[in-house]
Amino acid sequence: MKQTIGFIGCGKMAQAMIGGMLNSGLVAPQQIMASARSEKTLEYVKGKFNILTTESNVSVARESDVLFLAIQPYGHEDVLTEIAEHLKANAVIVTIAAGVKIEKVASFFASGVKVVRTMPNTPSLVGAGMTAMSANSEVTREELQNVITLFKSFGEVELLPESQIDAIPAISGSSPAYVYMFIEALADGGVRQGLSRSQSYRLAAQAVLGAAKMVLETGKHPGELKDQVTSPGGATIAAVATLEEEGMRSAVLKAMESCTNRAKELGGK
Ligand SMILES: NC(=O)C1=CN([C@@H]2O[C@H](COP(=O)(O)OP(=O)(O)OC[C@H]3O[C@@H](n4cnc5c(N)ncnc54)[C@H](O)[C@@H]3O)[C@@H](O)[C@H]2O)C=CC1
Ligand SMILES: O=C(O)[C@@H]1CCC=N1
Repeated sequence: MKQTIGFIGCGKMAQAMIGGMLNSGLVAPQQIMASARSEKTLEYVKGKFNILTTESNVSVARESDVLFLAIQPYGHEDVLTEIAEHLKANAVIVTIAAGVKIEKVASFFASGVKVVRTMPNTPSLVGAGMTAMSANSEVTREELQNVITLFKSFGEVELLPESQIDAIPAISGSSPAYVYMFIEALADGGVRQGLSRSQSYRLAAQAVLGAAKMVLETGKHPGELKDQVTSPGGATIAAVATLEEEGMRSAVLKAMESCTNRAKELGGK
């Protein structure tokens, strides 16, 4: 793949994607160029990934065939204004920001600008990412396929109508955070019973990984898989009953609603 992949913003999510892309071998470090506001970040990513770095967003925009905007939602206006006149011909802009609409990104450019709106997640770093995406009609089939190939180098991709992208932070963009909380809570429970901290994290994380693989690979309903664990009158059903009494499912649903509302708010108008 002989193209330049640019990142404006090189924080946690950009680093996860860069790490995932490089680990897959699909792109070489010399093909990736990144800018960020802090010199410290640029030094860190240069040291870690051996990619090209610059303090100039405009240089990244001028060189990139695929240009990732990996900045906070509220940073888009400034950055888009800054780079509006400096996009490489036929570049595809990829935004990863919660709530930021394709129309908003496109409004800073002359007509014909190519925009893909995505919502990735940090497990991209270890090749287990989940990204939902939607493209505007200016992006050709080949260009979209190219963007999909980049994202598939570090995980799975789901193409969706843009109207559904606001729902994605709650289910896969932000949800790793709730799963880490769950793993932490499981590990605390293990420590409470006398297991070591490190054993507890390993046992809890492997159980979560295994349960997720069961859902994906057996194709069975999660309820059926749960039923296979709950022996009549056994220990699991005691735990399940307590989680139901404590409102686990409704807490998750409420948390997801808050997440979606906040994501919409972050995008602004
Ligand atoms: N962290 C996550 O799990 C996910 C984050 N996202 C989205 O990714 C975007 C970035 O989030 P994080 O990486 O978590 O944030 P972060 O705070 O770690 O990184 C933001 C980066 O943008 C840079 N930046 C800010 N303003 C800039 C400017 N004017 N010019 C150049 N660089 C600038 C900062 O220097 C920093 O490197 C957000 O829009 C967020 O919605 C999407 C999915 C998951
Ligand atoms: O917390 C956030 O706003 C971003 C969006 C998805 C994950 N992190």
